[in-house]
This record gives sequence, structure tokens and C-alpha cells, in this order.
Amino acid sequence: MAYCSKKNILQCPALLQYILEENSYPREHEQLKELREATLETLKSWSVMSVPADQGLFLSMLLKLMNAKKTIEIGVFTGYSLLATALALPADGQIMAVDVNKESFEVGLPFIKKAGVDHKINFVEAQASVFLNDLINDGKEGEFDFVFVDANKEGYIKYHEFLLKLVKVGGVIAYDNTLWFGSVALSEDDVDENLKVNRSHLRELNAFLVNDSRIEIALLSIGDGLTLCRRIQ
Ligand SMILES: C[S@@+](CC[C@H](N)C(=O)[O-])C[C@H]1O[C@@H](n2cnc3c(N)ncnc32)[C@H](O)[C@@H]1O
Repeated sequence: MAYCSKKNILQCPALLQYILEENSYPREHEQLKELREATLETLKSWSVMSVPADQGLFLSMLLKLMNAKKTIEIGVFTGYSLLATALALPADGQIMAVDVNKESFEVGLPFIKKAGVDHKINFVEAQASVFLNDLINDGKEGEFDFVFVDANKEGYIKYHEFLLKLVKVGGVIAYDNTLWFGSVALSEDDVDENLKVNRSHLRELNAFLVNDSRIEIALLSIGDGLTLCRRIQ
């Protein structure tokens, strides 16, 4: 098989271990560590859905550099990236978070409460497109500093149009998994059957974003690939 079996584009296990175990876990917030461990214990192999600790540290750094205050989270799962975001925002920061399934969120919620940041989070159980449409109808255009998108990959291009309205000029939309195990760079014949559908959605998204003159982009090789889109008009 020509792709990395971990949901991470780093092909070298020793390097991944060095980045995570020696350089990220020592700086991970205590409740993020507890949430990560509870996710592994409760959801076993599904725990691969959480963003890795190095990406959590990056998100935290980015949000602080931007002085972000109001954000949107699409795709919560047990809430690793949500808690990393909530910890990085100021005391009066606000996150509008959506997931179709509340069950996984409930696994992480005790750690979010223990960290004392649950007051910053508005969790809505809904389809992301319905939730985004409602935010627009509620007059929230141009209100958000940052959006983290980590949900159904086939929805990303549709969400992009809503998000360009909701994020302010200068705000950032971050799309997760844009390198999809590294499979986006391989020919379809070399890709595992399980990866093909999302590989195709993500190649389509990447081609769309690179040609979108409304944004500045940076595709980062962190985690499973993260594309930052800064709204410029
Ligand atoms: C990769 S996980 C998110 C991981 C999370 N960011 C973290 O760090 O733990 C993807 C989540 O997207 C949610 N999801 C899938 N399709 C969705 C949709 N149409 N609308 C909202 N959420 C959706 C799933 O229920 C799942 O919890």
C-alpha cells in the first residue's frame, strides 16, 4: 500500500513519535490529554478522528496570534479541537459548534467543563449546512474571526460559500484533512478502496480553493493536511 496507515501525512513513525511524544504531549493542556485518553478508551479506533496534539497546539497558537474571539467549529466528535479552541479564546470568546451527532460530544464534555471553558461553547446538534444557513438568516454575516471545518468532506465546497459570508474580511477558514493520508498526491490506482471517495472530494476542494480569488491560502502539512483560507474580499 502506497499511503501511510495513520491519519497523518508523516510517513515516518519515528518522526511522528518525536513530534508527538517529545514535543507536543509535554505541552498539551491537562484536560486535552484527559479528553484524548477518554476518546481512545471509549471510541477505540474511531479516536483517529480527533486532531493530533501538534495540530491542537498549532490551532491554539494561531487563534492567539489572530486575537480571535468568535469562531465556528464544524465537526465536533469528542471535542479535542473544540477544547483546544475554547482554551485559546479570551474569557468572553464564543464558539458556535455543530455536529450531527451529540453522543460523541458527551464523551468530551466533562473535560471541557473541568477546564472551565464550557461557557464559551454553543453546541448545536444539526446538519452543518442547515446550521450555517440559520446563522446567515440570523444576521451573523461577517461576525466570525475563525472557522475550523472537520466534518463530511463532500460538504466542504458547499460550506465554503456560507463561510465566506460568515467570516469577516481578514478572518480565516481552516479545512482539515486536505491531504487525506497523503492519498491526494497518488493516482487512483495506488489508493486503498476506503480512501477513494474522500480523496476525490478533497482533490476537488483543493483545486477549487487554489483558484478562488476571494481568499489567500496556505496548505500546511500538519496532521492530515490543513488548508488555511484568509478572506481577502
Ligand atoms: C473528524 S470528526 C471531528 C473531529 C474533531 N474536530 C476533533 O478534533 O475531535 C468529524 C465529525 O463530523 C461530524 N459530521 C459528519 N457529517 C456532518 C454534517 N453533515 N454536519 C455536521 N457534522 C457532521 C461527525 O459526526 C463527526 O463527529
